[in-house]
Amino acid sequence: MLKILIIGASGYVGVELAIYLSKHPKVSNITLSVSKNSKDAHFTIDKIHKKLKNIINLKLEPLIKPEKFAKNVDVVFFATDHIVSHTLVPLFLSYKCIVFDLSGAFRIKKKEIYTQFYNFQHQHPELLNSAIYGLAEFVNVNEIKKKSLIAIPGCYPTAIQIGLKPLVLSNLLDLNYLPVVNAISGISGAGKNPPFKNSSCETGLTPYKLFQHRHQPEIETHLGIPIIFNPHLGSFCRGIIATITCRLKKKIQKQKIFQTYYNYYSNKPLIRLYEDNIPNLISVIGLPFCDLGFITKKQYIVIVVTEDNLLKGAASQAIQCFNIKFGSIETTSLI
Ligand SMILES: NC(=O)C1=CN([C@@H]2O[C@H](COP(=O)(O)OP(=O)(O)OC[C@H]3O[C@@H](n4cnc5c(N)ncnc54)[C@H](OP(=O)(O)O)[C@@H]3O)[C@@H](O)[C@H]2O)C=CC1
Ligand SMILES: CC(=O)N[C@@H](CCC(=O)OP(=O)(O)O)C(=O)O
Repeated sequence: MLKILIIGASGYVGVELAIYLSKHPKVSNITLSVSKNSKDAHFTIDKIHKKLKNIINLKLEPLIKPEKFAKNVDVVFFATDHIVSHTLVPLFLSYKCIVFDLSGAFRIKKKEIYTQFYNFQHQHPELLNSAIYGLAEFVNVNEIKKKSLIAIPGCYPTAIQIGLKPLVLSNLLDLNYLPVVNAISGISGAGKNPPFKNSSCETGLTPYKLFQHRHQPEIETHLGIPIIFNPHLGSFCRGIIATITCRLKKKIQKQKIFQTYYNYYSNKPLIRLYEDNIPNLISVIGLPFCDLGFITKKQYIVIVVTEDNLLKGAASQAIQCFNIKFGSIETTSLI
């Protein structure tokens, strides 16, 4: 049985982790923490998030001396800003904790990317090297079992890679034409305190960070090909829908595409593949799935992928990786 610490438990992602872990059969104890000066410290989590009423009433503890927490837990989930992870992950690893980091702090091996896209100098290249990237459907099961630091992919990179990876690995795309990804995220993607311009009144539907989004290098690194990534913010709370347009190699038929996806995903319980249809966003909200459909015309394919950014885009994927690492059935506590 495992003792768990969630750092950032009062945030959008932290709450979802707490819900899943509170019903997990391998978990004996959960500690929830927030920053040392948090206004939410010492309150029970159900006072902050009313949906947890009569479900979880654990206290939110201020992370004053992280070493004290580290001594008493086996597994830590970081659901905080990447700067917090960058500072504290090494300490928890030094206490032999297994760390699942949901921030972007350890997802890419090249430290220069952090200077360019995250605006800070990465100080732990050895951890960038030793971390494993937890895109659950593609992670090497034997490798993840050996690793102490699991970097959970970003929300957009999860949806986009689920849509593209089988086609890239099977060499079905004509890469003289870069895949163009238009993706729309709900506002919860920006955390519980979004800047004013991202509030639902101000947003409507707007593209942002074109050619500059930090998920661009993450996607290209792990997918292995360049893409055009156009992120948009929509004035709804949860969910990501990615519409991906690509050119196929000559003579690739629709049936071949379906068979390719089927080969990769038919034994992956959290990917729901549509045969003659495309998914919609509402059907995945509150659920741990990533839904995938496509349509072809001549040499073009349009792929549509949907997920809940807080679940398959964050918390449920972290639990999926936790299940794989600790030898549970992949969907334990998720469905
Ligand atoms: N939202 C999303 O869709 C996704 C988010 N992620 C990543 O997951 C992480 C969490 O995101 P999200 O839940 O949206 O963020 P939120 O802003 O909603 O929550 C952040 C949490 O961290 C706490 N916190 C802040 N500073 C510290 C600190 N120094 N020590 C301990 N706790 C701290 C906050 O509480 P307090 O400030 O009161 O201390 C809060 O509980 C981020 O790295 C994000 O990039 C990844 C994929 C998707
Ligand atoms: C809508 C919105 O603002 N989304 C965030 C991405 C979500 C996220 O948390 O990304 P990381 O896990 O990589 O930090 C953004 O575009 O920056």
